[in-house]
Amino acid sequence: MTDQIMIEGLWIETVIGVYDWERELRQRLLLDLTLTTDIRPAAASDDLGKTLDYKAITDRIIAFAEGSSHQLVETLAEQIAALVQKEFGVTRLTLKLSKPGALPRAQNVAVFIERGR
Ligand SMILES: Nc1nc2c(c(=O)[nH]1)N=C([C@H](O)[C@@H](O)CO)CN2
Repeated sequence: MTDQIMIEGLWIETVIGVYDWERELRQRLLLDLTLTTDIRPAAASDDLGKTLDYKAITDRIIAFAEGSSHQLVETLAEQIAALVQKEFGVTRLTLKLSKPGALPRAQNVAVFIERGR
């Protein structure tokens, strides 16, 4: 199966970081998510109930991530991936979580993970 639904550049504002000053503010993260799924049943029926609802998934990720308070981007990335797999029945996904403000001399830092079969 090679069909994918993508959510790109989703911004999240949350407490994230290892340093004391980072625990006292919210920083912007950017999320890119690729969900492998068969889109044919939805395409044939024009029925949202037969596909992954990217709005529902996005709302859930925002609620979870903006209520979280982790030190490492690795931890948040892994937890978002697990949540999407468990709650939305996604078997395979890739996830890139960027922290653009992390390094003064770099445009971006990110973790990229691939989960599932
Ligand atoms: N592999 C990681 N390295 C670092 C992280 C991280 O989440 N994963 N975080 C920090 C700090 O919080 C940094 O973002 C502050 O600029 C340092 N290294």
